[in-house]
Amino acid sequence: MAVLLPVADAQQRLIALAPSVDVETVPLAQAHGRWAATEIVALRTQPDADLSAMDGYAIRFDDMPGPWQVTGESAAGHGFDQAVGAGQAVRIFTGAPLPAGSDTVMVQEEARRDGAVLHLAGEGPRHHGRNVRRRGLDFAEGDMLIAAGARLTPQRLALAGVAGHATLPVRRRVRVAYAATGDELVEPGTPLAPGQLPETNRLMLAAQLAGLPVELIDLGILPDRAEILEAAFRSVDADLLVTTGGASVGDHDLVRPALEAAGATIDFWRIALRPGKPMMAGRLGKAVLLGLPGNPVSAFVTTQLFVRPLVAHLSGAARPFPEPRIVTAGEALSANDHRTDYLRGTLVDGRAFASTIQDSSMLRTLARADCLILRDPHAPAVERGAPVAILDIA
Ligand SMILES: Nc1nc2c(c(=O)[nH]1)N[C@H]1C(S)=C(S)[C@@H](COP(=O)(O)OP(=O)(O)OC[C@H]3O[C@@H](n4cnc5c(N)ncnc54)[C@H](O)[C@@H]3O)O[C@H]1N2
Ligand code: MOO
Repeated sequence: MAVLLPVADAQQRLIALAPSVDVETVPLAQAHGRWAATEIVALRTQPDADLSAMDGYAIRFDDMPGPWQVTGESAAGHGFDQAVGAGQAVRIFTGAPLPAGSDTVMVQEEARRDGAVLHLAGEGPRHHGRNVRRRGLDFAEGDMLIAAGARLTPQRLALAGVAGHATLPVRRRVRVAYAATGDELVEPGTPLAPGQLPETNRLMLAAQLAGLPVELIDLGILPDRAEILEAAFRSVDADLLVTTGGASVGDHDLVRPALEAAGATIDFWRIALRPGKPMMAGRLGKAVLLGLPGNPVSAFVTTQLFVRPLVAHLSGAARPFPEPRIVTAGEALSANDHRTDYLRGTLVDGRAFASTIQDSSMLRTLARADCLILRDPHAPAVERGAPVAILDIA
């Protein structure tokens, strides 16, 4: 038997096949879900002045416990341009700049107002600077805020915006062409002749890539005909070509020879992985190609482990691979063989249970699963209650 490539080696070889795609600059809202192409540095200081954190009165702490004479008002966007002198206070609101001379904010719940005179009506601020957000509390101009290769989450977009950016440099969308192969396959809902089967890998793949910065090019269902496959592969204009089916060693498994006839070079084929062993990877012109196995569960798992990370890598992600987390085995698991196993499992109160039948054709089992339980090559048996690594898929 040919030596199977370990999963981690396959992942590293895959991302070595191509660098990230070109950089473009897009408005903040369009950068969501993409990865920062460069470090994002603050263009301004936030806050750019000492601001009140509460609604109340700006005072000089040394004037405690009052009383004070209220001389004006400072609101967000409308500061007060006179200094606060001894015994004076300024009505102030959350987010408003502290008037010159003041250093502390007394919350209004602890104050009593009698016309222009203000009295302490509680404990009052406990220390100098209480309820004041100092200039630069969040960040200072020039600070590095978002690392290159970090995902642009909603919160990072907001940070970039408050830091003065209206646009961000990101990688352009990755063009992913994809096809299913197999004579037995027809679109879901089509009346089935004997031997036919609804094709479900394309819609599952497209849904697994939703949320990633991709442009999808659907090449449809291709028959098990060498010349048709070759012609379809020759005309691919994409960053990534994903096929499913025909990846194994049967007489009708024509994907590899058709890819090669179309000019592809295969970098690796067959991984020490279950499900997903017959996956192949290489290059076809300027595209990276990934030939996934046809079994739906194998196609799903290899998309999680390879296709999505490759898209993330091409999009500039610094950490493109899914990171397992540790939970408790809800039941004993037997020792593993030489292939990394991704068992379809369910999580109940933080405990993982593997489905009884782990057949890579079974979509009902996959659909019930909310995690993949990771079993390393030659991992020893695991007792109930022992730690196990999982990947979330829900
Ligand atoms: N002698 C060997 N046979 C097989 C091996 C092996 O090493 N030696 N590997 C097995 C493994 S593991 C897998 S996984 C499968 C993968 O084979 P293929 O990639 O060639 O897949 P197909 O034969 O085309 O299809 C397998 C199965 O899945 C159904 N299928 C295919 N595409 C779709 C689709 N788009 N939607 C729904 N269902 C699909 C297809 O009808 C088959 O039932 O090979 C083993 N064999
Ligand atoms: O490795 Mo295959 O993907 O088990 O069915």
